[in-house]
Amino acid sequence: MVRHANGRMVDLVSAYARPEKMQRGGSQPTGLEGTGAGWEASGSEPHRLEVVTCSHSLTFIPTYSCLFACGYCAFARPTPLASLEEAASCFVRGKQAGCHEVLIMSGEGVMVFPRLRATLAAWGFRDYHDYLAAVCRLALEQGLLPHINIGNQTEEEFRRLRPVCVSMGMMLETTSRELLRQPAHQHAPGKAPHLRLATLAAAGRAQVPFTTGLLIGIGETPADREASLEAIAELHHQYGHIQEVILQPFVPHPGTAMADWTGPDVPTLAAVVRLARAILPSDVVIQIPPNLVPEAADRRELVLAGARDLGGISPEPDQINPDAPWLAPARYAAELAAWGFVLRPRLAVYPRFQTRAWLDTAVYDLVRSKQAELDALGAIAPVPAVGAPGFQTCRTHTPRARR
Ligand SMILES: O=c1nc2n(C[C@H](O)[C@H](O)[C@H](O)CO)c3cc(O)ccc3cc-2c(=O)[nH]1
Ligand SMILES: C[C@H]1O[C@@H](n2cnc3c(N)ncnc32)[C@H](O)[C@@H]1O
Ligand code: MET
Ligand code: SF4
Repeated sequence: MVRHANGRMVDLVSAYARPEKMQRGGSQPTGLEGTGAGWEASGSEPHRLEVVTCSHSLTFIPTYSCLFACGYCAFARPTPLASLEEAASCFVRGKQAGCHEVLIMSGEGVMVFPRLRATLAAWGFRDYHDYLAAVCRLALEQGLLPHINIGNQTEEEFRRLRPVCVSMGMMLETTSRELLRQPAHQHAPGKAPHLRLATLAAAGRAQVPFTTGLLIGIGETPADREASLEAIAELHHQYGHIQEVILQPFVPHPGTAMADWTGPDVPTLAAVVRLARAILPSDVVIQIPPNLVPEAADRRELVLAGARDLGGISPEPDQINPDAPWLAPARYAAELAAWGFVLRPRLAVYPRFQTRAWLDTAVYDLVRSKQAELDALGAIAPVPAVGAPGFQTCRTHTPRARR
């Protein structure tokens, strides 16, 4: 918890704008609670299998243009706005491939680019959010649930998109102000911790089921990681909106300012997972993107440390780390089975947020019917061998002796 000496909550946003006001208190160990349960017959006594989840997802990029230049980012480049026709064909592809989610992700500051503003006007949109709402409606028409990550947003912007998506996200990255003077964020003022924290709070006020996380290995210290996790825990205590926290290992990319840095090692990542599990409330799930951890033995260590979600798994390349392919979900299911876990598909909005309080009426029914479909399918059938069915044909099954 982040508290003043007098016990009152610190205003996190201003604390990070004026760090001398910041004071940290103790953390909250919570153990390794899972997100749900699978059941398997073992003799006469069924025992609980821990559940790991993933989302069958496809990514749509409105534009790669970005006002900022994070030292690690190979995504940002000046591109025009994708048309609604391109969006529609992406969503048809996603539906055919069996996706449930579309991740809509772009650079920041879209309205600052004159060319993009002119395009929006020519297409009859008032602004970028007007366009995004139209894109989301096309996704919903195909039965895909939008998850939006376009960086910083205001409460009003969150409220505008809330009726047409099921969740949104934005990585906190880190609460380190020091990194604003280092390669990671020296040309990315949008990554100032007080702005990121203000966005997380705005999402909370707008009651948006939210995904955030830390980027690991960009120059932050162990103390920075602890402070970042405590800030997320504090925001969740206030608003209850954090569904998951991504612990994303930095991957160096040629042509970026941090090209000659190395990514974090596995013991470091495992330590961060354990730290996150100790600091975050037990209802916040820890996500590790498995394509950024290429060795199965390393993935095992992270799951045993407390990671319980694999994030979006896509039939198409990862837009942030295109050289890091995913395995078929059936193969992750097989390795997890060997470690005593079942892999279940999930939606972009976690079950406990599938209520009328957290979801707009316009998306509530679709979410509930898709969740019922997933529940009926059960877990993802493990297929161990190379040559496991690809994403498109991956089957699901119901584990033995389920309730
Ligand atoms: O494929 C990716 N998905 C990313 N996702 C998507 C994520 O795996 C899923 O969309 C969410 O778990 C919702 O299901 C993000 C979502 C956020 O809200 C914030 C950051 C990310 C980052 C990535 C990413 O780098 N690559
Ligand atoms: C969408 C999210 O992707 C992450 N991101 C951006 N570049 C990289 C990289 N080189 N390695 C790992 N993660 C990255 C950031 O955390 C951003 O918020
Ligand atoms: N530009 C946004 C951010 O850094 C969205 C994801 S990065 C491509 O948060
Ligand atoms: S990580 Fe996001 S904010 Fe940073 S340069 Fe890339 S697109 Fe822009």
